Amino acid sequence: MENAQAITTDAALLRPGGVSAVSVGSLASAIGGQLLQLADSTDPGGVEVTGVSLDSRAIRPDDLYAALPGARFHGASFAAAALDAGAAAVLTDSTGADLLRASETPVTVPVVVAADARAAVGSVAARVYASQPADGSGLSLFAVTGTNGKTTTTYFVNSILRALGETTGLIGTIEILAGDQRIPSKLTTPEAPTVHSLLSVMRESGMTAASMEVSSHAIEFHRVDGIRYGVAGFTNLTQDHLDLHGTMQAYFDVKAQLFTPERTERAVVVVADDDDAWGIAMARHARAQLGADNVDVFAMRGGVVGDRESGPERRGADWTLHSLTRRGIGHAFELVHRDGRSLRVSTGLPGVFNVANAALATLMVLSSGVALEDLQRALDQHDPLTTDVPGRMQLIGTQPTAVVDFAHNPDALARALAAVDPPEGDGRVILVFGATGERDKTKRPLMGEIAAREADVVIVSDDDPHGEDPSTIREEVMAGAQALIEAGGARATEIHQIAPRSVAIHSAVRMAGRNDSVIVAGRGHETVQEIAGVDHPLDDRAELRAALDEMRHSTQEGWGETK
Ligand SMILES: CC(=O)N[C@H]1[C@@H](OP(=O)(O)OP(=O)(O)OC[C@H]2O[C@@H](n3ccc(=O)[nH]c3=O)[C@H](O)[C@@H]2O)O[C@H](CO)[C@@H](O)[C@@H]1O[C@H](C)C(=O)N[C@@H](C)C(=O)N[C@H](CCC(=O)O)C(=O)O
Ligand SMILES: Nc1ncnc2c1ncn2[C@@H]1O[C@H](COP(=O)(O)OP(=O)(O)OP(=O)(O)O)[C@@H](O)[C@H]1O
Repeated sequence: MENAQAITTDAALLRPGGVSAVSVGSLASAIGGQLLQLADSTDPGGVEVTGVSLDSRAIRPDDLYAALPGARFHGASFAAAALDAGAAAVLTDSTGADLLRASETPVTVPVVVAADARAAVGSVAARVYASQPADGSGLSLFAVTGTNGKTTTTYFVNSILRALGETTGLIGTIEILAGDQRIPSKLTTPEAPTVHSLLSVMRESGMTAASMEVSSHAIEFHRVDGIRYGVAGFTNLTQDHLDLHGTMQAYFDVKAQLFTPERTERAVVVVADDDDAWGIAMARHARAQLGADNVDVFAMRGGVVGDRESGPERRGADWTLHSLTRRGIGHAFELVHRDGRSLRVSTGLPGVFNVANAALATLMVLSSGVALEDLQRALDQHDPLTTDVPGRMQLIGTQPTAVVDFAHNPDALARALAAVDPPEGDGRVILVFGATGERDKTKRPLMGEIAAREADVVIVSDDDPHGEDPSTIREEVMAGAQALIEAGGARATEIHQIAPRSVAIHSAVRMAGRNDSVIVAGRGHETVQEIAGVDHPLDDRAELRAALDEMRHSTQEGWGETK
């Protein structure tokens, strides 16, 4: 996105300028915490802070250091480093307080002890950074959650808002745009102190609206506590992150917390079809929590969200999809409300799932209070839903169609493969993908099975193996593919195991004919591959482009045309 330059590479270091100091005493009473002074001092409650961080390495002078329990360490073990860096106070839990008492370095600053310190950080950061002032001068805030489609939908919302003349910020998996800063992301949703400080930086720099992705990790780990969104959107729920949540119901329950009055004023929920149990459940939940008039339910097909006769909270879909047609590699369509209002929309991104993402973004902006006529004019004049989303169904070349996509779970992979399938008899689908190490292992055979069912040529390669043996991961993916072949349900006629990934990409291109589609899935915009703790440079888009260039030079005219 234009006009933004990176000055820092760490969003946690970006702070608003005009912060008013807040006393530790007022913070302690706001969160019902106990104020301790472990070493001598006269007025611990009167000590003031001007920032918050839960990482000792990002502490600035006069920050409050939130020393939280983690999976590996207790943050209290880093209190001495935080104090060295200038922390003026510490927020922790009772375990942390014990660690501080036992610490060799005396803790000379006030300590606030909260029963659940992580849950207190959001509201503390909201107060310190005044991220959503009570006078309503804050940003118009949009949140997108769901298993797949968050990044794409936030880019779409951002693009529509810009077409409407808003100055916008963005927080998500790929990058953070705040003021004149463009910062590569480390997490889909940053930690609470960073989120609140970013919102204030955006407001200070004159931004009027921001869209952000909210992952289930973010809700579970209280990263968006203390924020109330104007509009929250739900894309879908399919298998992912079961390593964290355990069951799909638990995963749903975490996402559902976003659709409550504490966290959002209004909501838009996508329901794929009448069998989309999670979408229907989220629509009902949002209507029950926020009131049916504050929720727009969009049904891609069908529209049985509830029984129309049994009261407004259980009525059918509010918006339905009409006149869906292909437009280039994307689609044009109409969104029609029960009351007859309608919007003409089109997107240049391939895949029917991008119709859902485009519809969700459009309805989220409408739900924020923009007049329908103004929205229609912006859609018609600026074509905002044809924006590039880095590594999301990104078209790298034509003849063969060459696409890089971020699909890294079963549902996304199936949909991405369907989106690049050439018309019957016209060409083959050649897939390069792998599975991530140290994450939800149950996905591996499932993704292998989907690959063998939906692609003609399957090349199993590496994703980010992290600390796992890459060949073991590949074998687990291959096992799913082989099982389907043995069961007789496979479309694939060739299955290869090729590593490293760059070689797999070049091999895929060499196998392709002019009318085939090559899709490299799973890593999207990523530019490094982590193997055993070492980051190796690897950009699927650059590799695919290079492979196409190589083939173009050695074959006939028109082959390997890149975008
Ligand atoms: C599972 C998870 O989310 N873990 C997060 C958690 O780590 P942790 O509990 O293991 O922390 P720890 O390493 O034990 O350290 C404990 C505390 O000491 C602090 N510390 C640690 C070292 C030090 O020198 N100084 C210091 O202050 C840490 O900041 C932390 O607060 O707290 C850390 C600090 O806030 C996060 O960076 C870390 O996210 C890790 C990096 C992560 O990869 N998270 C992923 C799984 C995640 O959140 N993903 C979702 C999206 C998923 C998706 O949709 O695909 C996301 O929103 O990005
Ligand atoms: N609405 C959708 N339904 C199913 N699959 C989708 C949808 N939108 C995108 N996808 C697929 O999921 C991949 C990831 O898309 P996107 O980055 O927009 O989602 P995300 O929710 O931000 O994912 P992540 O949290 O993993 O970053 C895409 O590359 C595409 O293959």
